[in-house]
Amino acid sequence: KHRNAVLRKSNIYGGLHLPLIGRALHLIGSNSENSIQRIRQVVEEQGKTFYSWVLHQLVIFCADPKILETLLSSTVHITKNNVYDMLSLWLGDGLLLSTGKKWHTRRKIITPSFHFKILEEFVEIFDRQTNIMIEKLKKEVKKDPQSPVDMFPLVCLTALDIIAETAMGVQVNAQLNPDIGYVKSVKIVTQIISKRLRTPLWRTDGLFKIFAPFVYRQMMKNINEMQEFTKSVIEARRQKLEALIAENNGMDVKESNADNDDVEKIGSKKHMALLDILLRATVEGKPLSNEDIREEVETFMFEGHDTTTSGTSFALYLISRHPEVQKKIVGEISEVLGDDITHMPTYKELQNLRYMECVIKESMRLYPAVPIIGRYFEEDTDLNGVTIPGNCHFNIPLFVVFRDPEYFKEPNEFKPERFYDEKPEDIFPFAYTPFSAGPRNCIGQRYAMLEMKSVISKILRHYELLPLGPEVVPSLSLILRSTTGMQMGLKPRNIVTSL
Ligand code: HEM
Repeated sequence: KHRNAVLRKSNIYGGLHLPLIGRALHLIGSNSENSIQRIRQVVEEQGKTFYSWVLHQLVIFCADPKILETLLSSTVHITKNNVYDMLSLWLGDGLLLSTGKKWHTRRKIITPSFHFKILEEFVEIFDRQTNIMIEKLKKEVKKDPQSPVDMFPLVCLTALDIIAETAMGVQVNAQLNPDIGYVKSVKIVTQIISKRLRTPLWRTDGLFKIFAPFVYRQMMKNINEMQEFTKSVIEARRQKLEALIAENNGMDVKESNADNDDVEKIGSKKHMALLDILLRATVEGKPLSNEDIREEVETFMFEGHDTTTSGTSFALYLISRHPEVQKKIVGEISEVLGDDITHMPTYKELQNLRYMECVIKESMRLYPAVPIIGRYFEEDTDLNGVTIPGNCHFNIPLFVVFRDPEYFKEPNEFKPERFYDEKPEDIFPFAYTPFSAGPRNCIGQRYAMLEMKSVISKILRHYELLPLGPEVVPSLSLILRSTTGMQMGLKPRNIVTSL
């Protein structure tokens, strides 16, 4: 009653609701493809903020950048809503899901892992792993140069190899052995989570166990397998670190180093950045336990590969459909990286691919890798003059916000130039937040941009992308995908090498 009164007072509308069950029936027939269209349509009909009762749960959708400015800038409203609960069996209470003091402490510990000195080191890993993809592509294209290739699975395995090596320091060889245990488990679990999001009866762990006992057992088996693997990597690295400290007469390597730049030292420790930082961290004088570290490492494994896969493959798809954009990027690549294809780009050079950055930004505007973010409000809360009732699950459909005609001219057109400095189009910062914004923004955003630039530039140096195969059909999940894959043709370029 109270929540309905607040909604009325705030002029938030919800359309037709049935007694007791609310809009639960609307979920029938809604799937990951039509949900995008349905939510866009409701925004057109009822305004940028609307509510939905699903049984006893109040869900608000808000696509108003002015309200988002207040919410995302806040250091208080950082608790996630129940959609994220589906990840907790895998990710525990890691950085993505935690809240309050635990989140603050962990965020402080993990932030140095993304220092530019460390990112500089990762460039070699991005390049080496993408070379493996290029070798695989050569075989694929040779079979039939006219047939389209679905780039999604290839990019996904590359991204998985990259995140495993940069976060844990291990080579899981996903691209060469996609069927080995850990790699297969990551794939199965991400697919099941994606399906849970689309299946209302699988939402809570309790319902999931009852209505899909077999899938639940399959998920738990694969989560256990991943956890065993991650635990063994952490344990092995802890032992190595302890041995190293013992060798140094009880002093950590970073302490024994004359120069006091921790980051420099960690950065030079052979790509072990995240795990090393976590192993060395102490909270109130105590080191983090293996379980504390595990949940953070798993969080990176999830957030750090599915997202960049989506970002990279939608960008490749759009480039394949816009030859004039492709021509411009290839020109920039040649100017910044040179024409010798064996030259490995440096961190600085990747940063200087400015037009490519605009292409990636524009591609994430049309197809945001993280399409929805959510918060939970325990109490009535004022956001930019609108009161949101307490006990409410709040959702921000970024895929609606980023195409708002009030903020973007020709919102459905692919126009990378709108982000180009020389032709600035005044973009309100909270109308475009693919990495979220404020204190709870994406900690890996610079890493992500660097990786996407590295992978895309390498593919474009070897291949011209052609508009072949079906168009994308975006499907809504925790991470945006396409039900038709990311299809395109690949025509080998005339390559210059110094070898
Ligand atoms: C295209 C690539 C990426 C996109 C679009 C993206 C987007 C986002 C967004 C929107 C959030 C906020 C989520 C929320 O509020 O619920 C987020 C959080 C996060 N991202 Fe990313 N992300 C990307 C890549 C990465 C990578 C590569 C990593 C790690 C290497 C990463 C690690 C994280 C973590 C740990 C959080 C939680 C941060 C916190 O709550 O303090 N992300 N990301």
